Formats: sequence, structure tokens, C-alpha cells
Amino acid sequence: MAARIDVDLQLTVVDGRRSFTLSAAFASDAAFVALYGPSGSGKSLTLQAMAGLLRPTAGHVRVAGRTLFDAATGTDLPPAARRVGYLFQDYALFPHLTVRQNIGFGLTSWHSRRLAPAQQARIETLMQNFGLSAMAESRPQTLSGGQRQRVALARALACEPQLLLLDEPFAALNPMLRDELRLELASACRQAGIPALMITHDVEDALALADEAFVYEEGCIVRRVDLRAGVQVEMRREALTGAAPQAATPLRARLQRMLLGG
Ligand SMILES: Nc1ncnc2c1ncn2[C@@H]1O[C@H](COP(=O)(O)OP(=O)(O)OP(=O)(O)O)[C@@H](O)[C@H]1O
Repeated sequence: MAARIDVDLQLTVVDGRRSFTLSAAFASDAAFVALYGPSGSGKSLTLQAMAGLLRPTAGHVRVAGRTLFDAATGTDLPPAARRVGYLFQDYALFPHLTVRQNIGFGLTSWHSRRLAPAQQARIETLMQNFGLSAMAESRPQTLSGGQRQRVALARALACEPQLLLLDEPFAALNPMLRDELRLELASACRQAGIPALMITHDVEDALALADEAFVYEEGCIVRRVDLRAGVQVEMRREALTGAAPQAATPLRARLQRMLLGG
């Protein structure tokens, strides 16, 4: 069983006359969790709040028994102390840094660019594990899409996180590369042995990778789908009535309907 993720977030973001309220709570012991839903439903805000890039007004974030944020007690760990790895949508690799420097970037600070021997050894091990050693001195623009994803993953794992946050890791990839990278990502996460939380718009991403999915609509989580057991729970209804999970056959089409709300 993976480490438990326990999240309850309440926050409002305002941009001019537009405002958006996120009110999302979920808990999971699954090794791979998907946050699934339409564009603008609050998935990225959830990840940002979990990583400490955005401060909720109420709620908590707990990972593997550690409290990263709790509005009630005033706990609010800075991003660097959260031990959360973040894989950005476009990987956000630094074009002027080599593969080795990109992977080590999060381990350095503005006042010290030098790495301790143990940190250097960790970077070498990560490069070896991800098949990147031969291109350690290359810049990101000379790498394939798959190699870039592996560099970004290695960088997210360099700080020895307890949780990996993946923001649409397959967006903007062609379908063939998408299939290949899904397999690579699944095996990298298994190898790392830490829970992963992935945002996606794509049902196929969720079906290929996730054990459990939470479905977003307009800033709220409306449904939990256990993709291994083929069980869904309406979260709004559950909150009101405590309704029991509905059994379902574990067929792919049925799971798709669960994710799509059909
Ligand atoms: N910093 C911000 N200030 C104001 N509004 C914001 C901010 N960040 C996001 N929003 C708004 O909050 C809403 C939810 O955004 P969010 O990025 O969480 O959606 P999403 O579900 O991740 O969408 P997508 O799948 O397209 O990335 C959107 O309407 C967005 O415009």
C-alpha cells in the first residue's frame, strides 16, 4: 500500500472581475491517482496548493502522515520543505543547462551551486536508472520527447520526494509517443516507489496509469472512481447521504463511462 494522501482545500483566486473557488477534498492510499476533469475545473490549483505554491484559506494537506499545510494550526511548510516532486506540463527544463545540471538544479540554492558528494552520487544514479548517462552533458533541445520527460522526472525525484505531482505529463505529445511515454512513466513511478498524483483531461491516461481517479467539475470533486475494482462513489451524494459504493463490472467501457459521468 502506498503512502496516504489526505487533502482538503478551500481557496478562491481572483483575477480582475473573474473569481474561481476551489472546494476539493479527497483521500487516497492508491499508488497512482488521477485528477480528471474539464479545463478550468481546478485541477492545477489543487496541485499548486499541495506543492505550497498557493495558500488555501482553509483545509489541510497531509502526505504519508506528515502535515504540509493545516489552516487550523497555522502549519504551512515552504515548497522546498514539503518533499513533493512536481513534473510540469511542458517539463520546464532549463535550455541553457545540461541534463546533469537540470536534474541537480533543485538540490542547489541561490547562495550555493555546489552539490555534496552524496547529492552528486544521487544524480548519477538517477541518470543511470533513467538511461540518461550517455547524454549527461547534452542540452534539452537535443533530446527526444521521451528523453526530456525522463530528465524532468529525474529532476522531480532528485529531492527524494514522498509524493510526485504530474501536471498533464502527456499534453502536446503525438499519440504514438503518448502510448510509449505512458508505459515509461508507469514503470518509473513503480521503480521510485512513491505515490503519484496526475492531472489529465484524457480518459486513456487515467485508464492506462491510475488506480483511482477523482473527477472534477467547477472547482469540486463530484465522483471517485476505483479503476481497479470498477467501483464509483458520487462524492456530493456521499457527503449528503453517506451512500454506499455502487458495484460495477470492471470493463473498460464501463470505467470510461464512470470517468465521463455517463
Ligand atoms: N492565479 C490565478 N488567478 C486567478 N485565477 C486563476 C489563477 N489560476 C487559475 N485561475 C482560474 O481558476 C480556474 C481553475 O484553473 P485550473 O488551472 O486549476 O484549471 P484546470 O482544471 O487545471 O484546467 P486545465 O486542465 O485547463 O489545466 C480557471 O478558471 C482559471 O482561469
